[in-house]
Amino acid sequence: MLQISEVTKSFGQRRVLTDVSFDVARGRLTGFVGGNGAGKTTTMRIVLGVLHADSGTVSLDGHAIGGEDLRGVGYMPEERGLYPKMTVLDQLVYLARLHGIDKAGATRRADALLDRLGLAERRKDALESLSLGNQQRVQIAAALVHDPDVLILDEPFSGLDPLAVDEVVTVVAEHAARGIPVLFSSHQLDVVERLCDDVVVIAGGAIRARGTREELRERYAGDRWRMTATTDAGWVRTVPGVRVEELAGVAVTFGAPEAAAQEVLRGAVERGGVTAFAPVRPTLGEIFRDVVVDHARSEKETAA
Ligand SMILES: Nc1ncnc2c1ncn2[C@@H]1O[C@H](COP(=O)(O)OP(=O)(O)OP(=O)(O)O)[C@@H](O)[C@H]1O
Repeated sequence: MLQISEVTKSFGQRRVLTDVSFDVARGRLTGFVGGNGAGKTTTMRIVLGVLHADSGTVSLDGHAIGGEDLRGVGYMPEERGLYPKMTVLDQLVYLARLHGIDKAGATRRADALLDRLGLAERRKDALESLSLGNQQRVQIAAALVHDPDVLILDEPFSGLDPLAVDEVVTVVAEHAARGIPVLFSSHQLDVVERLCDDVVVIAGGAIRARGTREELRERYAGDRWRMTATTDAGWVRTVPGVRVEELAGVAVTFGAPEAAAQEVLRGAVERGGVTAFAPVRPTLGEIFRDVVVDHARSEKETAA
């Protein structure tokens, strides 16, 4: 397991990370979500040893992450850094060889990845002749080509069309399934929601929420319910403690403490029946807005 513990970092007078702590478990995909400037890239660079934390630690399986571990990390940086004039294949082989893989092994791995990522026919083309989306796939192949022990991807899906996202996700998920920790940042909350096992939300340099995708959805569910009755549900408005959010004939979405929600359920059964009744579970996008908007509001209040 990769463990980030109480990491704090300032640039000059400016504190950009405060007591950042979270785990990236082996065999699982952890999505790192936050707005622009929240601190994702800085955190990733500290994990990679490119930047030093002012305090706090990063450990892998219980020991401080160091030289040999870092050589085994596959990293896709935010500012993509491949050689535009080199061919796709040569580039990947070169990177694999930097990690000590022999030429035949490097070529085999590079070819297999290009095949998986739909780039087999472009292997002899210069990187700069590829579309931006295809260049992005090559960047992902570059992070994977040495068979990494840890995978850290900064915005790997930006610029990819939905089909390409699915292809890349499949390849990344296969690497996670081999038992390596995978951390990736993304602004695409729908992708994170679909893909991640675990989610970490950062805002203003501090972790605002973390847990499995399901835990977060439970935790932020609030007291909201959705019911579809068999008769008009207008009467729900009159039940004490109930705040109707949306009413459309037999379907109603409302906020209420559990006891009042049970009262609604009983009332509907007495009036003819119910075809569906369930708590409303928020999407990751809704949770993110809650967490980040709360943070922005409290910042404003502190400043006032
Ligand atoms: N080398 C640096 N010197 C000074 N400030 C920096 C430096 N690197 C990052 N920052 C600041 O630290 C804060 C966090 O930046 P970071 O790049 O980690 O955010 P991010 O979450 O990755 O954002 P984005 O999604 O926009 O890439 C920002 O306010 C940024 O301006």
